[in-house]
Amino acid sequence: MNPDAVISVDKATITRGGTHLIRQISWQVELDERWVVLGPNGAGKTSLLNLAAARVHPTRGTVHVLGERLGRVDISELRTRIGFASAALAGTVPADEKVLDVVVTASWSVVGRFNERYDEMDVLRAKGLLDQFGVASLADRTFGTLSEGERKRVQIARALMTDPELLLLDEPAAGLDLGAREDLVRRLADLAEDPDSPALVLVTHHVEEIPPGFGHVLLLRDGGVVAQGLIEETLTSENLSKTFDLPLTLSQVDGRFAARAS
Ligand SMILES: Nc1ncnc2c1ncn2[C@@H]1O[C@H](COP(=O)(O)OP(=O)(O)OP(=O)(O)O)[C@@H](O)[C@H]1O
Repeated sequence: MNPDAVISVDKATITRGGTHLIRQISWQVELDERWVVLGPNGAGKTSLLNLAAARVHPTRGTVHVLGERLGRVDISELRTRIGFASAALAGTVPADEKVLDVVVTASWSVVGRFNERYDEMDVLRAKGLLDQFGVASLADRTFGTLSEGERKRVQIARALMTDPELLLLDEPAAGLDLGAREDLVRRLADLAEDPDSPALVLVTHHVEEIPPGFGHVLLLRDGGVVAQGLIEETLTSENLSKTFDLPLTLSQVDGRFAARAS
């Protein structure tokens, strides 16, 4: 394993109350890589992402994130280098928080604006990120009034605010209607294609949500790895069938995937 990789997980197991959330996982993410973590409900995807986000420690095994070994580093400092967007985090945003503030407060690693004073540069950056995700016109609305799709985009803008070296997205398209999903997939594809983007890891249940430009996949089932590697070699009908424990046929058109029962 290369501890200087963006994420380096070596035989990591997380155990809670006698249950293995993930077991013996080894996984490495390099600087210029875009990964999809795919698996059914309860496979351990969020648990693995929480390790990569330095939010939990492994029960066994070792984890390095951005060259720092979990357990031997100031976690709060490390977290400022990681962008993380998840439904659980969105739930901590006060409903009356102004959208622009939801994004700009990321530079202070806080949610909820109190008396912080923001640099004009931070405000401009936040506005630019809202624009990149097509929600600049919502900057003065309160977070609680946004639709699910709008919230997802604002969360990603927030996660990018600190110019992170690693961006983790936990089910960014969950709960979106078809139009909102397609819009988000296109924006994430643009992000994936930008060489200045951080290393990206996206968790999903659905192959339809994989944006073009994501080159690697980790397939998880029951807390263990079914297969991992380059998406064109690893994301096959056979591996997908093993992952979801039913016969599936995978198809690919113009860089997008679809799956159905065989
Ligand atoms: N604190 C805990 N104690 C016991 N079991 C837990 C705990 N947290 C999670 N689990 C279990 O560990 C397994 C993996 O959970 P995890 O949330 O990582 O899966 P997931 O792949 O993200 O699932 P989903 O797609 O449903 O979000 C699940 O079976 C879950 O019930």
